[in-house]
Amino acid sequence: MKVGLVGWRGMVGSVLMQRMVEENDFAHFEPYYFSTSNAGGDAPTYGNKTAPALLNATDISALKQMDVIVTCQGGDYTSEIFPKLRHDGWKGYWIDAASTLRLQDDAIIVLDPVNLNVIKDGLSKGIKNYVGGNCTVSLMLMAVGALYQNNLVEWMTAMTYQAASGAGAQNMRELIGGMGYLRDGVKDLLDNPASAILDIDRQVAELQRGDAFPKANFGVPLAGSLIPYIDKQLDNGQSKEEWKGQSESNKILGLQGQDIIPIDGLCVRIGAMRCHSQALTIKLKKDVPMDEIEAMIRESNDWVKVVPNTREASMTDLTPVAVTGTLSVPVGRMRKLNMGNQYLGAFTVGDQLLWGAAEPLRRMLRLLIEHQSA
Ligand SMILES: NC(=O)C1=CN([C@@H]2O[C@H](COP(=O)(O)OP(=O)(O)OC[C@H]3O[C@@H](n4cnc5c(N)ncnc54)[C@H](OP(=O)(O)O)[C@@H]3O)[C@@H](O)[C@H]2O)C=CC1
Ligand SMILES: N[C@@H](CC(=O)OP(=O)(O)O)C(=O)O
Repeated sequence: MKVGLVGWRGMVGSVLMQRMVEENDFAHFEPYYFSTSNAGGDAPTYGNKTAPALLNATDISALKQMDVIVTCQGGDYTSEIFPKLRHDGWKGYWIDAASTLRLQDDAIIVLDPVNLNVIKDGLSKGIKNYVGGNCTVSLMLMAVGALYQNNLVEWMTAMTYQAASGAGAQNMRELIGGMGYLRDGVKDLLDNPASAILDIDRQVAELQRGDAFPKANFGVPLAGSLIPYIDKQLDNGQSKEEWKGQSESNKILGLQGQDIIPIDGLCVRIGAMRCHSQALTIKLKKDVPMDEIEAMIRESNDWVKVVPNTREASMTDLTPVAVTGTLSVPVGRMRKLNMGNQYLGAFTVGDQLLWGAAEPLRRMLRLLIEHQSA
């Protein structure tokens, strides 16, 4: 099977390559690497597999030779190339990280620990487009998807604490740059134990409000602050990130029309590196005991981890620092809320470059390879 890889050197693509090496995926297909900037250059060697020189990622005739194209190049690339390829009669499989095609009728949002049935159904019906979900949506469903699968959710709110990585590599750099800029700006006062904390605080605020603060990518300071808006503004008052919560979750779960479960909340950018966190309020359809809820979640997939609702466990196991770079999706702070026994509170954390982006694509490619060889 010829697999064309586009966007492999970007942030999401690099994480995807790393995971594919770790899982020995390259043993199962022939890789062809595409580039938008360096066609003809040397291809990388992942999984001990050599590949021909880099192909031009906008060359439709070269792309058409592929059985599968996996792209992490971004939405603009998908919008430009995908329609041309299909228009030219290409019948291969398109696996994509970008949001562009997610809600199209001929595309499936992939998150196989939650919707393997939907994916398998799509493969048997001849669906050719498979798209990774929005990171907060995928991470939320990895954590509490069991409650949806058991038809227990009447509605849910997700209040998010999203990492800089979701905005891109330059934004991660800018966050650290901002932290350093603040620290450097008050170094003398910090080094002096006798200095007044309110002097430090005033100086930090002046630095954050000053023109020299590094904010070219976020537009406003993130270090020592937060940004309560992610993605585009929609006419209904939601941000596009907030809109994805309901639309993508329901599509992943295969729910339509009357069955759609209301999901909404506020999406907020915070100064974490690559882990998104979410505080969930779930209205259950009935009063389910906590031990049953925990068991259901624990057994739902191999990566979710139920963290006891204690101060110590929450502080050590339920943070971006604990989770970053791992496939673990802890969910904790679970308890019934004051509003009543049908109201469940929970907090979950996940690496938005792994389960939030690269991992569902990697696993989709493996499912496709299995499907083709069956
Ligand atoms: N960031 C995220 O959290 C998520 C992103 N996505 C999707 O994935 C897409 C890609 O995101 P992301 O990986 O963050 O994008 P990047 O900006 O890291 O990479 C995209 C492309 O930029 C080019 N590029 C230019 N300069 C560099 C450089 N210095 N280092 C690496 N690549 C460079 C590469 O293309 P080339 O090699 O052809 O020059 C690369 O494939 C997004 O647009 C989005 O659609 C999906 C889920 C989460
Ligand atoms: N919007 C996400 C990252 C992302 O790329 O999402 P999507 O794949 O839905 O465009 C964030 O900013 O954290």
